[in-house]
Amino acid sequence: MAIIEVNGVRKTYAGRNVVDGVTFSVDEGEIFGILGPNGAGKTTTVECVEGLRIPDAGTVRVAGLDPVADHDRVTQLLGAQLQESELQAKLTVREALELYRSFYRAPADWRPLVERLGLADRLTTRFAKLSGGQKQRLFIALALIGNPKVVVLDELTTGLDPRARRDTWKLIEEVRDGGVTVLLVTHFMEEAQRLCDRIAVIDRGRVVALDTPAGLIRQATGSTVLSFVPSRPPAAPELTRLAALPGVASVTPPDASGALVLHATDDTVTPLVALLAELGITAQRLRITETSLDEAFLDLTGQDA
Ligand SMILES: Nc1ncnc2c1ncn2[C@@H]1O[C@H](COP(=O)(O)OP(=O)(O)OP(=O)(O)O)[C@@H](O)[C@H]1O
Repeated sequence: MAIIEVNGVRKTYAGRNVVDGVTFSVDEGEIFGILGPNGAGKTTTVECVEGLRIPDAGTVRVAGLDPVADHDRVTQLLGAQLQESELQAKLTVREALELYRSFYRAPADWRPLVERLGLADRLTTRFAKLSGGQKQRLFIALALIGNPKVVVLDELTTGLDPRARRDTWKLIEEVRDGGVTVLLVTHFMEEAQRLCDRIAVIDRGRVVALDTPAGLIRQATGSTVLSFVPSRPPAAPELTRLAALPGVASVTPPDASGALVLHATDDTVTPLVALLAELGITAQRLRITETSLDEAFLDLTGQDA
């Protein structure tokens, strides 16, 4: 069942549609990713979900409620970790938890929360003295303290070292396993691939693809990478025949290592083997790999994340 429904949402600034007809829905219990390059409209979209921005067109529903008209009720069931969050430098962890707790009618007990988030020995530490990873964990605690059904995490692991990032991912999975739906904004491919059940790729304000991580990879053209060292360099007409094989998106002639690379599909393998046999070329060190989500993203948006 969908707990978040975003339908045809548009947001216009200075005559430019920064969010341009975005539609997606998030099922209860999912980790749903919003992935896109800088300035694609990700934050604007999730802030419409949170009721912090009012869409110029389209509708948003969270558990059937309008985040603007029913702002108070939505606030009670949606926890948000905002991008570039800051707290007062002198506030201690305990004070921050107590303060945020006071915003909710049925808040969580923060003690098990800080245990789970590894902050139990930091209760008297002031915000300014926390490490980057501890600040992020505190923000997750603050996003969860209202016992939300949905939590929105925007660029959660930006600025964290790889270990802290991995710890944070584990935490997010635990949050989901505890029954909370997670809407995650990210531009880290690995994060999206590892965590998300489904991903909406947003580019220039539009959803350009929406699928599971594996589905996005399959959607990208040339999602299977075939590489081999030919027993002799193929002549130009032979390269043309390789490029004409079913499913081939591109052919890169042998590089310094002698490997020829085809971006193709699984269906290319059999005709490739047949063509090589016909041409009297043997393929040494044949490797068949799947393209990464990174490459799929480039293919879907035409740019880096
Ligand atoms: N209040 C505003 N007034 C004018 N333009 C805005 C406003 N908020 C956002 N924008 C513009 O809308 C576009 C989308 O911004 P948004 O923050 O939603 O993108 P994003 O995908 O979250 O990017 P990033 O990954 O860099 O955070 C940007 O070009 C931004 O400059």
